[in-house]
Amino acid sequence: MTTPRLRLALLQMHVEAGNPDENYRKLAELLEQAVNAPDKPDVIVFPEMWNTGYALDRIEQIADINGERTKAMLSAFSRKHGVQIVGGSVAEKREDGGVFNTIYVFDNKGEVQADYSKIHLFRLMEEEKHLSAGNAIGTLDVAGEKAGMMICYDIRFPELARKLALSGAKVLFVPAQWPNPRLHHWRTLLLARAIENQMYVIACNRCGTSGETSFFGHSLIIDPWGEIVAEAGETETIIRAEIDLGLVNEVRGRIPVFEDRRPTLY
Ligand SMILES: NC(=O)CCC(=O)C(=O)O
Repeated sequence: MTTPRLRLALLQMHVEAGNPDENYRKLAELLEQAVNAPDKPDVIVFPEMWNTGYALDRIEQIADINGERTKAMLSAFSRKHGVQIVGGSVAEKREDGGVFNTIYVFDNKGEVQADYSKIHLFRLMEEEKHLSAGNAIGTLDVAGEKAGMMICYDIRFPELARKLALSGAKVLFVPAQWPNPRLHHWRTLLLARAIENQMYVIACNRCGTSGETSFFGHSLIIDPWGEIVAEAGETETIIRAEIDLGLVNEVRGRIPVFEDRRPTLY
């Protein structure tokens, strides 16, 4: 029996803090490169807050109002090229109040299939002073299987990944703007989420520098056994891989963690 395979492209990009026009231009350029390749992807993933970066002191002015600009651009692209998009995250200003750090997912016909707003705000980067937290977990469908979403700091909360896995997710998408000097945390936490939940982890970080803060890239595709399928370096790049979703059940069968859990004791 054949199992669903998925070709992925992760756009590890530099983000110009406070310059949405430049970031939409750059993303459009990278999207064209992603699809104009022999191994055209089924799913494309971007980093966190790629439209504005962490220009939080001006976020109210520059965030995308109700995500309209982002949705118009990504919906047209996914429809034209027949690709699914896990649209990183964008700063989204809601007309009814608040700026959220939101992922929009587009199916390969240009429809918004799902969204998720970051639920854990990262105090070290003062998110809690400028952003509102989402209040719901986020799932989507990829190639007929369930997947979950987490944004950057969310990966420090294993309960969330476990909840998504228990709800049936076999893949976890993680857009991020994870800076130096915490490369060790980034790689270790992503590997742990993949191994403990026996799921694919698809993590797209930004690269480059904004003010004093530098971002190391190292976007990762990790399989459910914890093997690294692809890892970027520190510069702007597109990483690609084809994954076999059937491996999730195989690994879960080999070490039946989900059957061996003792949730009545912890
Ligand atoms: N943008 C973020 O959520 C950064 C999270 C981070 O750097 C961390 O160490 O956690």
